[in-house]
Amino acid sequence: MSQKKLKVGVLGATGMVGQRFVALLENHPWFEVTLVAASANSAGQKYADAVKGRWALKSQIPAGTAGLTVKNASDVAAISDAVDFVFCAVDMTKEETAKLEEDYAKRETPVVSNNSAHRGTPDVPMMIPEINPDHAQVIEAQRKRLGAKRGFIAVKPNCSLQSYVPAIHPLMKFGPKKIAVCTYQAISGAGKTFESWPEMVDNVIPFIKGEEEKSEKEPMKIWGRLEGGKIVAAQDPVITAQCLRVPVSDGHMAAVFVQFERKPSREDVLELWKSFSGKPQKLGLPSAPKPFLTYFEEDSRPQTRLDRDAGNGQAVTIGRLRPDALFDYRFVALSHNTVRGAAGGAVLTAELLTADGWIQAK
Ligand SMILES: N[C@@H](CC=O)C(=O)O
Repeated sequence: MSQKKLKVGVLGATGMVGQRFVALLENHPWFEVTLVAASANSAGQKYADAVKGRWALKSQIPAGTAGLTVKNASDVAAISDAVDFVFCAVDMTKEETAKLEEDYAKRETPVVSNNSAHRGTPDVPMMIPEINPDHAQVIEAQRKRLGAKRGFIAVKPNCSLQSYVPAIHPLMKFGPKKIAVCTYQAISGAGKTFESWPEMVDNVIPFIKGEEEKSEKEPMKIWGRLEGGKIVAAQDPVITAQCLRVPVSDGHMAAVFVQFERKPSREDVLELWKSFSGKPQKLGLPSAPKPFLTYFEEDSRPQTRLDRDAGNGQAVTIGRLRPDALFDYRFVALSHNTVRGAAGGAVLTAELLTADGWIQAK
């Protein structure tokens, strides 16, 4: 792509995921953050002032964004007129978020969302670009329903599943039937740091509201099929999940147990992981990690601190593949929850939607 950069608005720009969007989009070759928006409380302030004392990333606030005046994310018309599309990471109720995103889409502004409000909407694609790029086709039906020509909503799935779903996907031809997964989730997934959540130092909390349901249900839509203007969820495999909050800043680890209809050999599994690449890699999208999946032979890898930034935080690392007494295999997988699992996954999705012509300059 050599044309002018698309103008991007970040809704919910002051929160943890919003900050990640702002950081990841600094110097992006196709997209430029020209507008930041948040709640009425932050509106009117310079972005650098609005995030003062709560900028959670190690990198500096990008100079091009620091001086922007924060808009009110609810000013749909004014924001829509100013940008080509928006990323959405607002902190509102599910109902408010669902309405806000539809308002933008109806105002002809594409929305690529980190929020869960529309993940269950059958004509909204929920995308991991390497796995279900074809689900973007459902946007045509969504546009008809919303009466939009240019606007639409696309979402990315929950961060908790973005390690094990990519690891299992290349093995689909062996018919995975049962999956048990335990996730060990970083505190940034709750929008927190150790400063803002001291209770998490030297502690594990065995409950994350709504997380187990999302971890079990959302993969079925990702593996679903397009039929009659809807994504129809897959029936197999059955997934059971336990999700724990652990004292880690970034990076969600998953311990996975899987049983197949036809058990692949260890060599088959390793070869399929090694050779797997998706449309983002084939198209050479700017944020596509190469490789997407990396397997470590060392018993002590992947480790959160060492491996979460693989592929600039967009890759998934896997290790400890071994036979299991109850299932066929067990292994561990790791992904960066605020990069691949949140803002980075949404940026890659927007790149794919742009490459395929769904998002265009006005
Ligand atoms: N709900 C997750 C965030 C992922 O989207 C978490 O709490 O870690």
